[in-house]
Amino acid sequence: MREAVLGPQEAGAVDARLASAGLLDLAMEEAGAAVAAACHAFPPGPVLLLAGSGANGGDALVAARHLHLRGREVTVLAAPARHELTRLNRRRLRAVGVTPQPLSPQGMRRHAAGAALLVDGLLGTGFRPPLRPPLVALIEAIQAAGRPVLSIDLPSGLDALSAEGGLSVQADATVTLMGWKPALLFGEAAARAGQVTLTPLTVPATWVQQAALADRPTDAELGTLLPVRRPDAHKGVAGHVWVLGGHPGTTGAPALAAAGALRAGAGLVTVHSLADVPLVMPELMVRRHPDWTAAFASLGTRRPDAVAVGMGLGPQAAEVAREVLAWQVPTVLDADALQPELASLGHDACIWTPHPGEAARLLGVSTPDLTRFPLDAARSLQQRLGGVVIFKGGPSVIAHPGGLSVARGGHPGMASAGMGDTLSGVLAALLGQGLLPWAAAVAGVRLHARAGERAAATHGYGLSASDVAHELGAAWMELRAAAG
Ligand SMILES: NC(=O)C1=CN([C@@H]2O[C@H](COP(=O)(O)OP(=O)(O)OC[C@H]3O[C@@H](n4cnc5c(N)ncnc54)[C@H](O)[C@@H]3O)[C@@H](O)[C@H]2O)[C@@H](O)CC1
Repeated sequence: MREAVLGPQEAGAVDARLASAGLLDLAMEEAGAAVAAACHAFPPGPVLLLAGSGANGGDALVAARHLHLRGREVTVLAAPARHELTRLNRRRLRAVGVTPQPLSPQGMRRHAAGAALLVDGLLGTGFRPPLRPPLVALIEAIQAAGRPVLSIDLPSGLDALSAEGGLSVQADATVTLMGWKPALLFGEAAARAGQVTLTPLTVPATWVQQAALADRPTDAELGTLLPVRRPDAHKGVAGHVWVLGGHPGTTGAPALAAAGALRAGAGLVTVHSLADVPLVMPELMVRRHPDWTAAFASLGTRRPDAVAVGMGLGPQAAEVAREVLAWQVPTVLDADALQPELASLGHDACIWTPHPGEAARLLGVSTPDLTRFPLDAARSLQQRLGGVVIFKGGPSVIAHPGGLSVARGGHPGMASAGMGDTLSGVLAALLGQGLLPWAAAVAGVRLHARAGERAAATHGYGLSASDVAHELGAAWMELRAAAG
């Protein structure tokens, strides 16, 4: 199943004709049933459900009915219902013998004491910050109660689009509906959601398409993008990658990129540098040049299948990258090559790989402005730079002419020096093997992340970029296997 990252799809804004045909009612029923099922993963005991006035509250009312009908003790505190279906589900709840009580912080505190679990159905995707005072008091009361919390769709108080936490419910688990929300994936906001499970819902595909901001490809989808070689393949068909980088003092960076490229299947890898780059693998070819003018003169009109430029390149990075961009070959730009003056010189076969600090430099804005809304940041970068942009983070966002993709996986241990260099090598290797830039970017980021997960199983937070490079081959085979 294709997973989407959704914007604020308000329950009231979906296709009115289909909604009036009862499909929204069915969707709310499905949502509430999934929430009730998720309650059973918590220890037994009374459940206190908090229902807001919108459809998020409606989901909570449905969950309460399902729990009650299965014999679970429930108490429901509900705001006056503004949504038609929420009103309907209030009547259905009463019909089975549960009468919601008024929603207030005092009531919350009184009932929370005896509850084994709180279900947070106060605010979903219809929330628009800032929080109004009654909700502030309720969220503070939920936090103070110190009981396990299950949130519906996303923790109340989170802006679905933003990575910011702010004043919001800290959930132990969240059942999200139809698709992921950016808040569940990025930054402090994601840390508020606890364990997230996605309940897809049987809704018209148009509802998802209309709200989709990005996709979140699975390993099965990504594995199909990786090339399969014929049995008679030779190194010439696997691509020749050039790595242009390194400067006295920063020679490890191009070496790591080169190792990443070899381990991601490049047929030949040559490092061009002004410094003595360590021969981390004997399969590498390393050419040291006296200066870049001499380097380009000696290369003449020879061109590789793909280039990675910028890793540890130092003060002349912009000049070198400008020359490389003029070659019009598939190119990965990283680190020192991510200069604002190059922004207009890119072409369709470029992959730009900024982390937030580099992205802020490229766009001339502050880093927090970008990390608060990572999808917007990636889109702005792609509009500015063209080609494909990987806005690196946990998770990375890939912006390409066809849209946005949010990457999966990785490990916090990957927050260490040299990881980006290895990734650049992986990307160049995939470009050199003939993948289109968007495919190289989405598959390469996942390959790198999966290799990181594998390396973390042994090294934990002590994992190094070299460890990741070593796991690339095994990660590749896993992704191919996932594709079937
Ligand atoms: N789109 C769909 O197809 C489905 C949506 N569903 C649910 O519908 C939810 C969205 O429902 P709604 O659009 O009704 O919105 P919500 O239920 O998320 O929130 C709407 C309520 O929040 C209040 N509110 C908004 N901003 C506020 C602020 N700053 N301070 C205090 N209160 C504020 C509004 O007054 C309104 O009463 C989703 O999160 C999901 O839980 C599900 O029922 C399943 C199907």
